[in-house]
Amino acid sequence: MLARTDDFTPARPAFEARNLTLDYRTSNGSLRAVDDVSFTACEGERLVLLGRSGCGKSSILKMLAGFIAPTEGNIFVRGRPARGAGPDRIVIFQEFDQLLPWKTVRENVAFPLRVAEGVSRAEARDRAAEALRKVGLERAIDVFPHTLSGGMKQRAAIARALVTNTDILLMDEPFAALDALTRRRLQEDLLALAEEEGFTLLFVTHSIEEAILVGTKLHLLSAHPGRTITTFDTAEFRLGNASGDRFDSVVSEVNGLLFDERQRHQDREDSHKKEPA
Ligand SMILES: Nc1ncnc2c1ncn2[C@@H]1O[C@H](COP(=O)(O)OP(=O)(O)OP(=O)(O)O)[C@@H](O)[C@H]1O
Repeated sequence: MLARTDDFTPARPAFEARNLTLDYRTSNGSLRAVDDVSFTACEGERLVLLGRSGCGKSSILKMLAGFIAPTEGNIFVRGRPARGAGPDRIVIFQEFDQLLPWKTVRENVAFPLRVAEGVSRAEARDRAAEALRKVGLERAIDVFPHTLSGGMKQRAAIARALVTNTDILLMDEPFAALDALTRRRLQEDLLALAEEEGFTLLFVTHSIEEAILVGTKLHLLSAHPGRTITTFDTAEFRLGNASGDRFDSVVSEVNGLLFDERQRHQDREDSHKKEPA
């Protein structure tokens, strides 16, 4: 049985979502994608949003990133209301084409330093090389992105996040398009980097195993529209124990919660269909 973290009051919140609700305007009217979702991530925590496809995970991440505004609710970064995107948060997406194709890997990583922080060309080059070394890409620093594998492109995207002074990373299914072995390797390297660098992470996935392995806190969302089911503390799982009976029983507990919720959702849909017009 996992410890639920409902009563846990974090000491120093890095980011906070408070009562987020999001309605999209569509040609058929308003569509509620996210319904009253709240969570907090302390400094150095890795908060994972887990839920079925279409439950609003990416929408929540985009609100945190400041790309879209919540219909209701608020976002706080280090205790201050956050409206719009800011240099204090950096986003890594699932897509592999996040790098500028006409720049080398090192130039891509140095780019935000030159643009956002205005550091000298020489310093940017050195810091980019150091970040690329940290993600294991030292041998690919002077090549162009199209020569990289998918996993290497995601490593470069992580290096580009590490190189800045930003220490809040928002990752939207960053490893979902990778083969299983590469995915596991990147998960392991991300965890090692998180421990080393101490960044705070919001990580979106629909893989239960990935959620438990990557997260220190797991925020479980119901099917569309996304509502909070519960929050778990998953900090006990580290690189060395992400398998075996304990891990399997937690996977099955979370699976059970998502499955029960799925059944409830289906029952709700069925009862609506049966209602007379
Ligand atoms: N720009 C948009 N306009 C209208 N509806 C949208 C828009 N973006 C997302 N939606 C809808 O909002 C809901 C939540 O979408 P979202 O992409 O946030 O879910 P998700 O949990 O990230 O899904 P997945 O795991 O498949 O990526 C879905 O029903 C989706 O169709």
